Amino acid sequence: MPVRTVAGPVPAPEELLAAKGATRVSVVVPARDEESTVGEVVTGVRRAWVEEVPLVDELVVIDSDSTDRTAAVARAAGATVHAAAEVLPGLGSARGKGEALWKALHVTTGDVLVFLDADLIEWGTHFVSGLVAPLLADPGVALVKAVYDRPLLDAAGHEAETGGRVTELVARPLLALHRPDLAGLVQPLAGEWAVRRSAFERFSVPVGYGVEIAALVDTADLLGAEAIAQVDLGRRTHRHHRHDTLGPMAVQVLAAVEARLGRGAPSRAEGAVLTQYVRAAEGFVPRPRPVDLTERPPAVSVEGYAQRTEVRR
Ligand SMILES: O=c1ccn([C@@H]2O[C@H](COP(=O)(O)OP(=O)(O)O[C@H]3O[C@H](CO)[C@@H](O)[C@H](O)[C@H]3O)[C@@H](O)[C@H]2O)c(=O)[nH]1
Ligand SMILES: O=C(O)[C@H](O)COP(=O)(O)O
Repeated sequence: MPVRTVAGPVPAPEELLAAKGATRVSVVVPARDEESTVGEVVTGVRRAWVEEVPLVDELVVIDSDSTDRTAAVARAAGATVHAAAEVLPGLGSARGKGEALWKALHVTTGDVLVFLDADLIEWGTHFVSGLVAPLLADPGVALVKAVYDRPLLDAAGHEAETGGRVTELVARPLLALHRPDLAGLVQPLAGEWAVRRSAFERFSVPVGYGVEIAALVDTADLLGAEAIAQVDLGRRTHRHHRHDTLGPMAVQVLAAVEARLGRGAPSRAEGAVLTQYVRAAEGFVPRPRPVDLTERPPAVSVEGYAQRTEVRR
């Protein structure tokens, strides 16, 4: 069965709360150097879904090695803030978005985790309710992805063209070649998604930007593509990377899928080097960038996870 597309409006608050019952919902915002936008994301979610309607039980920012005031801004806006590097320090720390999401599993209590990027510019608080609703309504759904228009903005903030460069040039072609069961996903790399803890805690998690595509493939492998739903949330804009900084992201997305094609085979080296070139007086100069391809083991396999989770719930 294919990925499901959820149609129709987001249910009304009272309907959502009735469906929620005792289900705990955690919103998790991974953030690296996002002091200019993280405050509005946290404030919007807190007002709409903690204060006005008690849909969200905890609102957590995972500070991913920021060197700016991200943590202070997020705390002032009402989030509980954890530094990724300080969660289970005995396990060491890696840099990356996947690391932040994996660490979130160890410091949150939700049965359902909702992930929102911290660099959102145009978005709405309906992102949270829209992502949670299919999970509350149907026990057969394990993961919900956001779908939206995502214009590529130029430096002046004007719409240049449709965004999602890694999506169009890497993720979608990869799915077409290797996972046609997931080709129905409109935004496979969307950073806004929700997942049941009972699924995510069983997945191996790439520490970098491979986390989204890995979670999709792992959910489909564990439960079938029909356990994945997507919901149309309208429009979203965010801060764009330069082309050259998207290169390492592309490597991580490719490597995450590659690792899952060869399940059971020995995993590839833990890292790769992406060499890019800049022109200088002496000609083209190589700029090698190390790319971390390591994966965290399933959270359930980490000593103490079950007890910690039990105590928390
Ligand atoms: O080391 C990092 C890097 C990023 N982030 C945060 O993760 C979110 C997304 O990062 P960003 O660099 O803005 O990614 P995008 O260019 O937006 O990449 C898209 O595609 C990626 C690959 O699938 C997804 O991880 C992203 O969520 C998705 O928005 C933001 O809140 C970042 O602050 C971290 O927490 N730690
Ligand atoms: O999802 C993607 O493809 C990357 O985040 C890049 O997005 P952008 O091209 O809209 O900046």
